[in-house]
Amino acid sequence: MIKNITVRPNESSKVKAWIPNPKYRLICVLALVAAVVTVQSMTVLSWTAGFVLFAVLWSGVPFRFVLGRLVLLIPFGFAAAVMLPFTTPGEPVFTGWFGLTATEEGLARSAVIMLKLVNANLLIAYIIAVTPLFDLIRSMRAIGIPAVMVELLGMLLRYLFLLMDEGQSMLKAQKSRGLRLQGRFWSDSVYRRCGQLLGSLFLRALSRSGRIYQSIRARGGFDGTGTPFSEEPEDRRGGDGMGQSAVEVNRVCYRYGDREALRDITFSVQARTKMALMGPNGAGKSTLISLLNGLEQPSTGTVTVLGQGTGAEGGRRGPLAGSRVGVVYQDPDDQIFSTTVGEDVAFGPRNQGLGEEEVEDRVRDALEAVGIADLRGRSPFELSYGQKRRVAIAGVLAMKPTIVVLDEPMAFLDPKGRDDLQSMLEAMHLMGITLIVATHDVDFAAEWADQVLILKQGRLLVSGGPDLLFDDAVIAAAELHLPRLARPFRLLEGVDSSAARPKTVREAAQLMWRLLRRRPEDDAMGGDGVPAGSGREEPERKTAGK
Ligand SMILES: Nc1ncnc2c1ncn2[C@@H]1O[C@H](COP(=O)(O)OP(=O)(O)OP(=O)(O)O)[C@@H](O)[C@H]1O
Repeated sequence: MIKNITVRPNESSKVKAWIPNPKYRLICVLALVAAVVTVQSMTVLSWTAGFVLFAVLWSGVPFRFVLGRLVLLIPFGFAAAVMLPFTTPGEPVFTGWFGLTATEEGLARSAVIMLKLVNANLLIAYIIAVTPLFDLIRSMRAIGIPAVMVELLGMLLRYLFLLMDEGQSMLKAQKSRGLRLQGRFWSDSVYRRCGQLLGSLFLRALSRSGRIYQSIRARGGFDGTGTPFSEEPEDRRGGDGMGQSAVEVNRVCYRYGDREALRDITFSVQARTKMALMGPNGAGKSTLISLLNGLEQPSTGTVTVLGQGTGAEGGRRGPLAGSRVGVVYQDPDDQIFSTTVGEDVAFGPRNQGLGEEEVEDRVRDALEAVGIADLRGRSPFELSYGQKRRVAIAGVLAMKPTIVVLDEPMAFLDPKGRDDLQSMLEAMHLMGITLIVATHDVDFAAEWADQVLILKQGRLLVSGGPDLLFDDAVIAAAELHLPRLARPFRLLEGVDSSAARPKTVREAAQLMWRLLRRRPEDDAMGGDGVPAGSGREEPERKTAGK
């Protein structure tokens, strides 16, 4: 997997904020941006840019970070200023492409626009470098910027920065597969290739920024004042007793434009259940997940979480779902957005309106629960994939959700990482959390889940206990395969292999042991629960006698 190589300032870089209060810092920066935008003198703007750059570097923001942000100017600044020299009347300076003549006044106007952009970008780079995202959003709200504008600005900023990040990783990926821009720089083939690259870069960044935006919303980032879960009445929390319904999905359909992603889905999940959500690629698992925490609303049908609908009556995100249902996304890079691990984990609890002391307790407990207390001050973007996944889980746990949904949590983890994750899931289950895990891993699902729900082409194929995963008809219809532990038993003749359904290694060993020790009189009775047949038991018993 290609690593994100973006340089981000973090706690260890000792960035100096100059103005301690984030709200006043933001006001100051916005006032400066407004001031530079009104200045028309190239000399003044040049001096300001130099001064601001000096101040930003002086405050400890790494040069590469600043440079990275400035590179973002290229497409936008170019688009804004490229034609001005040729369209502004004045003293001709030179004649360029297609016989267009650039004027002195036009060049000056272009330079002024570029300098304004440089100044504004430097100031924005500074405020982002020294202000955690949570404080930035809160400060924007505090100075009266409407929520929708805050969302737009947040989205825009994320998008711009992602362009940079995605550009770097895309270039790296393409170079590793032999990218060469052959031909003259102005040749058709190079133009076409650059156009393709830019096009896919914008689309890639757009889709990732959309996912990050969803994840900020999922942790209450744009909701204004959050409600601490602990202040909700116990009966609304709903996670404390078996038998209560945690999730009820009733005749749900969901469409992306004309494309129907979910069709007439109905199921329920009891509190404290461990549910595996399965199905082939494109079956609709991720879509269903986004309905469960209220980030999306079904086109028709209802989703009820802990007794309350996620529908419009409770606001755009649903009344409760987002705050009670924590979602751990497939790619942790879609979920992590703060400059340090500690900040990222604190993001959700702060949005719940908790005091700093409680936020601190929540962050410490969550980091300890996933075993990364020592990473607290590190930049999440410098961590390994497995560590990032733990940060993502800690960010959700810190919000004390009643239901946690994990999308493909095992993906890209090494064997130890998978074992650790399974232990974490077990610990969450013991905390009383209802767990829904979207997975393609049949072995894990058979061992771990007590409810399995299989989707196919947007429809609910089947729902029931984990024994479903040993049913040949279900396996074929769901495009799954038999759990590995059960496969050797299918090769034994004289054993009713369909009755051999070991879900854990221990169960498989016990079953094997019983078969090996089976006496002829047991065969007649079928006493071990695995009825005997003809023929091949003999060699098996011989093996047992060795
Ligand atoms: N943003 C989107 N716009 C249009 N169609 C989409 C969008 N996201 C998903 N789809 C389509 O909806 C269907 C369900 O997609 P979804 O991502 O929910 O499947 P999935 O089961 O999670 O797949 P996977 O196992 O590959 O992650 C697919 O046909 C997919 O092409």
